[in-house]
Amino acid sequence: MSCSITLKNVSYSNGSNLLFENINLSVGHEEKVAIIGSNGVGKSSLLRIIAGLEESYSGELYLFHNLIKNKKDYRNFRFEVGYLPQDISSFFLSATVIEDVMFSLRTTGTKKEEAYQKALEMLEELEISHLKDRIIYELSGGEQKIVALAGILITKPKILLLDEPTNALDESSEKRIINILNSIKKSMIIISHHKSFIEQLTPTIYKLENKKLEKN
Ligand SMILES: Nc1ncnc2c1ncn2[C@@H]1O[C@H](COP(=O)(O)OP(=O)(O)OP(=O)(O)O)[C@@H](O)[C@H]1O
Repeated sequence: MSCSITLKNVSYSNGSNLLFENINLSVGHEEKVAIIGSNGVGKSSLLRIIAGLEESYSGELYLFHNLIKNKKDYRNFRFEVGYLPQDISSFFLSATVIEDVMFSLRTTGTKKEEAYQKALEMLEELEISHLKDRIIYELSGGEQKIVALAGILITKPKILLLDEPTNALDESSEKRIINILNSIKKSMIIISHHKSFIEQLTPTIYKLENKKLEKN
C-alpha cells in the first residue's frame, strides 16, 4: 500500500506523564482514518506530532515514505499537510474572511488577483460567500471552523489532519462538513468524539486507550 502517513513505535510523554507507547499507524493514499478516545488520552498530542508541532517523541514518523527526523525535514512537506487544531482561537492571521483565506494561498506564492478569485470560489464551495467581508473574530465558533477549513483546503494539501472539526457546529453545518470531507480525495486523520459523525466519513476507526492505539 502507498502510505501517506506512517508511525512506527511512537511514544510520547507530557512531562512525566506517559500518554502513549509504541503506537503504529499507517494511513494510505486518500484513506480516511478516525481516532476516538476519552478526554485527555492524548489524541490531540498524537495529531500534533503528525502535524510536525511536537519533536519530543520517540519512534518514527514518515510522510510519503520519508523519515521526518526534525522540523527541518518537515519543512519540505509543509504545503502537503493541512492541520486544523482543536482550538482555532489563534489560527487566523487576517481580519476578514476573504483576506484570511487569500492569505493562506499567498503563502504558497500565488499572486494577489488569482488568490482573490480562488478564495471566492472556495467560499462558494463551502457555502460561506455571505461571510466574505465579515471580521473573523465576530463570527460564531461554527462559522470560524468553516472559515479555517476554507483556509486549509484552498492550498490543496494532500493530507488533512482535523482535530474535532465539528465540535462547535450545528447539525446542518456538520452535514455540510460531512459532504465536503466525503467529496474530497485526500488522506485524512480525523479526531472526534461524535461517533455518528465519524461513521459517516470512514469505517476505519481507531481508539486511543490505555496508552495504545487499537482498531475499534
Ligand atoms: N500544553 C500543555 N501543557 C501541559 N499539559 C498538557 C498540554 N496540552 C495537553 N496537556 C495534557 O496532556 C494530556 C493529553 O492531552 P490531549 O489534548 O492530547 O488529549 P485529548 O485526547 O486530545 O483530549 P480531548 O479529547 O479532551 O481533547 C492531558 O492530560 C492534558 O491535560
